[in-house]
Amino acid sequence: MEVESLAREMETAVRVVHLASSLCVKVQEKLRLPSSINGNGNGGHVKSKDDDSPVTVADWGVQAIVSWILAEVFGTQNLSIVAEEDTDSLSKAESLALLGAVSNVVNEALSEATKYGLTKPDEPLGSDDILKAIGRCNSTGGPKGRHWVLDPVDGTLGFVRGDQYAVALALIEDSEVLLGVLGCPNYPVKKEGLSNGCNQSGAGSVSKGCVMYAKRGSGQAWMQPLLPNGYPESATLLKASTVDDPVLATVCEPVERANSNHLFTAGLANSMGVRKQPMRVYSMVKYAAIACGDAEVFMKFAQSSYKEKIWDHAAGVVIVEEAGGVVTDAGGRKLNFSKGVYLEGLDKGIIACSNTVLHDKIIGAVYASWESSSL
Ligand SMILES: Nc1ncnc2c1ncn2[C@@H]1O[C@H](COP(=O)(O)OS(=O)(=O)O)[C@@H](OP(=O)(O)O)[C@H]1O
Ligand SMILES: [Mg+2]
Ligand SMILES: [Mg+2]
Ligand SMILES: [Mg+2]
Repeated sequence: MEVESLAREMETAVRVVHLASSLCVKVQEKLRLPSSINGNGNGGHVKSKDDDSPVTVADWGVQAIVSWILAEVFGTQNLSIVAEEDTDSLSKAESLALLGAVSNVVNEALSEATKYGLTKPDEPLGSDDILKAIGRCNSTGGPKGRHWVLDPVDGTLGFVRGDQYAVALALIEDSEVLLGVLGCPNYPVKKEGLSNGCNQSGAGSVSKGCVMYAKRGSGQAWMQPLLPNGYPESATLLKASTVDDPVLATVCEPVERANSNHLFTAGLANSMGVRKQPMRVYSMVKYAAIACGDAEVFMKFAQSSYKEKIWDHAAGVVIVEEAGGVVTDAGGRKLNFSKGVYLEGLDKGIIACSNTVLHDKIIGAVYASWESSSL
């Protein structure tokens, strides 16, 4: 499928994800300071949402800057942003300190916007501007038109624990994910990968942090290094692994048992002869690992009562597919991004593979394993 240029959209999305990733790096450093244990020292601020999942200053901060930049570049008329966070707890009277902390990180990040080729505000944003920017991302998407989809911090648990997380931004048009950008600030990238493609093996040194991106139909997915202070000059092409023998495959899955059925995936892997231990890693970094050839399979089987959200998958799906991989549900069907906030009609779980041969083998094995695991 050929997609219209979308050059401005892609450039804006990649640049704002770099900027957002730099915000996250700073907040995560603060969170790791000893005075931040319990989450409230040094502006780290970790809160619990109604479902007990964590949300931090970085989640709100990233949502605010992405929303503000998209509105600056594309205007607010017809701007639809579907994103994870809302302003409910931030706008409460008792949340003044929290809102102040969000405001600080947002304005600190936006003051650096020109280093990323983005416009910065004439004056620091006030609390109302920030609440407005976060609150604007309340679209529920749908089958028609253009929708930006944002997970400001995916894998917030990993983020809080000083581990892997991702900033994920995608553009959906008429139900199709056209662009995907993933900021992975803690992802280890082989140095030789930065000049020759990150799926090359060898004993080279490792640097930390990258931004990956892809445009639907281009047949290309790209990676840039995350620099501490600005936008990089170069990008390298990503290629998913060609390994199609499960015996040699690396399988990734969520860290938390509550988020995916580890017992089921272990049984499935065993039945297929997978030998390596599963790579358990937080966030959409699992899609990133497949896109750059560090892993071959990502499987997630959430509880049947859980409904997957589009912002947890959109960016990762297009990047994996353009790098040569395949992403479907367990029935082999494409994920459906047309039904609003949720991936409706998902059969059992999500299976992302680095190539079609391996994908076919896994899909073939899922049903047999599912039947026997339910006996
Ligand atoms: N019960 C349940 N089942 C399945 N999935 C859930 C569940 N609850 C939350 N979530 C979503 O999982 C997102 C984190 O996924 P991960 O793959 O990073 O999971 S894990 O933390 O490694 O276990 C996480 O994304 P973030 O909230 O952006 O971190 C959630 O959207
Ligand atoms: Mg998420
Ligand atoms: Mg999130
Ligand atoms: Mg969350």
